[in-house]
This record gives sequence, structure tokens and C-alpha cells, in this order.
Amino acid sequence: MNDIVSLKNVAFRRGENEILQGIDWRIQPDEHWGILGLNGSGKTSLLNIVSGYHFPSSGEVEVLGNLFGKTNLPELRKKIGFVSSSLDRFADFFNKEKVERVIVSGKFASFGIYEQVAPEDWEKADHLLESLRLSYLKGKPYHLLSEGEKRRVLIARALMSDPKMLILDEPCSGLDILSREQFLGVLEEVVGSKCHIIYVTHHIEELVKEITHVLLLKDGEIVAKGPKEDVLKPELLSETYKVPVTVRWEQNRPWLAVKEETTIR
Ligand SMILES: Nc1ncnc2c1ncn2[C@@H]1O[C@H](COP(=O)(O)OP(=O)(O)OP(=O)(O)O)[C@@H](O)[C@H]1O
Repeated sequence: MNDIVSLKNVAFRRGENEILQGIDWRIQPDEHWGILGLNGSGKTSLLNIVSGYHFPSSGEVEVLGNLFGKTNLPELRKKIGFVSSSLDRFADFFNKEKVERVIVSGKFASFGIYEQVAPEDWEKADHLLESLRLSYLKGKPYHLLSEGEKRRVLIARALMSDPKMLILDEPCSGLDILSREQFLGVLEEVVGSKCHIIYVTHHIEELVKEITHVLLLKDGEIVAKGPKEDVLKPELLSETYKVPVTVRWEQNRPWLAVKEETTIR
């Protein structure tokens, strides 16, 4: 079977800045990836390449069977959903829209509904509300939801267009522990819908069982990549985070701590 994502010796430069260098990365079917790295390590730049918003300065990129340079990138972007805490700043566009209308707008990649909605689109929104256990929100204006509910509705909105890949860029930032766990619970449904996840976070405990592989980025280069259990090792994470850390596994989830007696300057 074809790779979902294939990056070969990819570099990304802006002016004098070498933002990404020597990136070799494959995502194969049935893999769901987490990406970890300090602020400025290049995570967002990498996501922007994979989702067809940035073109690499050199190297080869193929995503969902589309070889960059020989493909229509706007068409590729339609197959990729995106949920980010930074989408919150667009929340005003949803204004006082009802939850189900926010979800249906995902089909048109717009912030409101300006096109004819088919009955099956409303049915699909209902189905998504049900499968993500959000039916109790039907009919509620989006702006009245809690932050956690909003993020889960944004997942439903992203799934409305049947994406082949869902990019989650720090989707839990700003959520309390309960909202975070409720959010992470929806990943099971996403994986069940045959959608590939790329999950960027600063908190390794968010790498729940659905996330099978991890890529570590440091200063625009890959420190390690592969199955989660092989990559989330103290030595590799200490290198990535430039601070000595330990990793503890509890209920199949990794937890990070800074090593005792470390003084950080
Ligand atoms: N268009 C650009 N022009 C110049 N420098 C850029 C550009 N985009 C990103 N950079 C720089 O590239 C580096 C990587 O940025 P990027 O946003 O990819 O990092 P990140 O890992 O997503 O960081 P964060 O965790 O803070 O979101 C940073 O030093 C950033 O300032």
C-alpha cells in the first residue's frame, strides 16, 4: 500500500533561516503520529508543508498520493482537516450560529453557511454529534459552549468533509483536565473513521493509545521517529527538550518530569 505521507530529504528555508533540514519521514496506513519539539523547533512549518500550505525549498513531498509539483494543492487541502487552539480566534465568525450549523459549515470550509445544504448533510451532522457524544449540544449557540465543548465541535466540523487526514495542533491547550480527557476520548472515533491523525503537543501525556508513532524535532531536524514506545525514551526526550527529563508510563500513557536537582537557567 502507498504511504500516507512521504518526505524525502526535505528542507525549508525562509531568507537566511534554515527552518527544516534533512527531513525524511513516512506515515504508513494504520499509523497515527504525534510530533513533539520545543517552541520554534519547526513543528508548524512541517505541518504547513504536509497540508500543502508551504512548498519545501528542496526535497520531495508526497501526501495522500499527491506528489508536490505535480498536483493541485488546493484539492489536497480539501482532504485534510485541521483543528488548532489558534482556531479559537476565528470563533467570532461562528457568532451565534447553532452547533449543528457550525458542523455543517465544515463541508464548505466556510465560517457560515452560504450554500444549499442537502438533507443528508444535516443527517451527517446529527450522526457526528451522536458519535462524538455531543447530541446534548444540538440547538445551542456555539458561543455559549465551554472551551472543551467548542474543541469537540470543531473536530465534528473537521470530520464533516470526510478528511483522509486530521491535523491537531495543540488541540488541548487551555483546556482543564476534564475537558482535555473528554477531548482525547473523541480520538477513538476519529481513528475509527479511517482518518489519519497528526497530533502536535507540548504535553506527552496527550499521546493516548490511538497515537501509535512519534517524531521528535529539534532546531529543524529530526532527533528520532518511530513507534511511540521506542521514541519516548528519557535520553531522546532530554535531547529534544534540552533539559534532563524522566518518563513514566501509567495506564499506557507517558508522563514527563524534569529530573531532580536540575537547575534551569
Ligand atoms: N515565514 C517565516 N520566515 C522566517 N522565519 C520563520 C517563518 N516561519 C517560521 N519561522 C521561524 O522558524 C522557526 C520554526 O517555527 P515554527 O512555527 O515552525 O515552530 P514551532 O515548533 O511550531 O513552534 P511553536 O511550538 O512555538 O508553535 C522559528 O524560529 C520561526 O521564527
